[in-house]
Amino acid sequence: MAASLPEFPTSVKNFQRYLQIKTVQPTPDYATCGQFLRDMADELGLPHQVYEMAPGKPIVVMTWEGKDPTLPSIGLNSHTDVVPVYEEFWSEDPFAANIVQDDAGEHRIIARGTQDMKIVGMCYLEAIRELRNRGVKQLLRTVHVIFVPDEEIGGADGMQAFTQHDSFKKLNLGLMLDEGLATPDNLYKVYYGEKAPWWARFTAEGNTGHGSKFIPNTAGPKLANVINALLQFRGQEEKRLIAGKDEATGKLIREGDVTTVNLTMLSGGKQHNVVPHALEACFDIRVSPFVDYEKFSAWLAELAHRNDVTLDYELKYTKPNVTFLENNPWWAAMQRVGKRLDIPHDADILTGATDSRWVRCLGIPCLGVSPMRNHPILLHDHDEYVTVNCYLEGIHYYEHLIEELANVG
Ligand SMILES: CSCC[C@H](NC=O)C(=O)O
Ligand SMILES: [Zn+2]
Ligand SMILES: [Zn+2]
Repeated sequence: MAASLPEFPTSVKNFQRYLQIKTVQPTPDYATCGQFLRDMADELGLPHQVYEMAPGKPIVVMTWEGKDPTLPSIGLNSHTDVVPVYEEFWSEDPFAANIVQDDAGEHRIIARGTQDMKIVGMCYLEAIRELRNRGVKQLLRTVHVIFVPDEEIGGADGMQAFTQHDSFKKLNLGLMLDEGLATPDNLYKVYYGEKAPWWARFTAEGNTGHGSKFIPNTAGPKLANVINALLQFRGQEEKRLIAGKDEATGKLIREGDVTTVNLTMLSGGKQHNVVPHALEACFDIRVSPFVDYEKFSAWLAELAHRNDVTLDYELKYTKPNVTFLENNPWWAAMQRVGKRLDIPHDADILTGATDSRWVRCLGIPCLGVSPMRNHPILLHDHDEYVTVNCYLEGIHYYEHLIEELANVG
């Protein structure tokens, strides 16, 4: 028989309620989510605004005004949507937010969106509640808690559109916090930049004919050359990362220094014995922000050209997406909090793309952190979970971090 569970604090119940709202792509329930967030704002006594860049896709902004509202504000951003599930591979209903005790005695909250990234959104709010309960009436800078839709599908109707809107400019953000990743290590990862997503499609065309013949100039060998070259490049980059050091210069190589390449889709052909007119290969390429984008783009174009293959991009991000940490007062404030709470902070580049890119390209600093240490990385995976203790630590962390950041003079 399962051991009976203890009574959890209201903050945990609020997290469960948020997780139970099916904001799952491709048909997220944003109406229920918007209502839930508005209710939370009312409960916390935070004035709030709801913006819609597209009908039925609410952006909720809650505002805690600072003593000096003319100073650039602190944005606490999170997305409300979550990715789809393969329900048959889950040990619990992914939208029940059940709590299950593991072998180490930890209570796991299992649900889609626990790590990515409803934990972060709820921690922001519960941290503000704690600060207020502690008698903190106002911080120096204004704090905006921002909840956006559609991050998981690129943010076109969410953060991307919002950044073009006057109400975004009026937030006057000096810093925006956004998501990071869990880590199995005993530290928090802080992401100061991201790789650039390039979704490349190579299409080869050639002669057709009977599948039993040696037909010259067919699509297959052309596309195979391109695939081989890219997979070879992939291997080299992987090797550099594993070695951890540049052979020539001795410089350390970290995740952010390498470019990843994955063959993600292959298509074409009609029948086994008909040589196809066209074949197509799609790659998800994540370009290191320290790479010369023009040079790399030229290399890909030349690779395609040399093999008589056409190249087009479903997505090709080339804008700046790094927040430099040298002499960065926000990063210094985060590190102070890390020291105080005895949680090491490790700066890195994120492999995935978040809504931060729409904000960094405006010149606004963004730092990504998700307060999950000693946890496997389960975003977009089956049985995504965080422990109750991790969530409670996250609240405590933001309680300190929000105060520290919003009081930066
Ligand atoms: C570039 S739009 C897709 C964004 C997505 N973000 C999280 O997984 C990603 O694939 O990185
Ligand atoms: Zn996310
Ligand atoms: Zn995601």
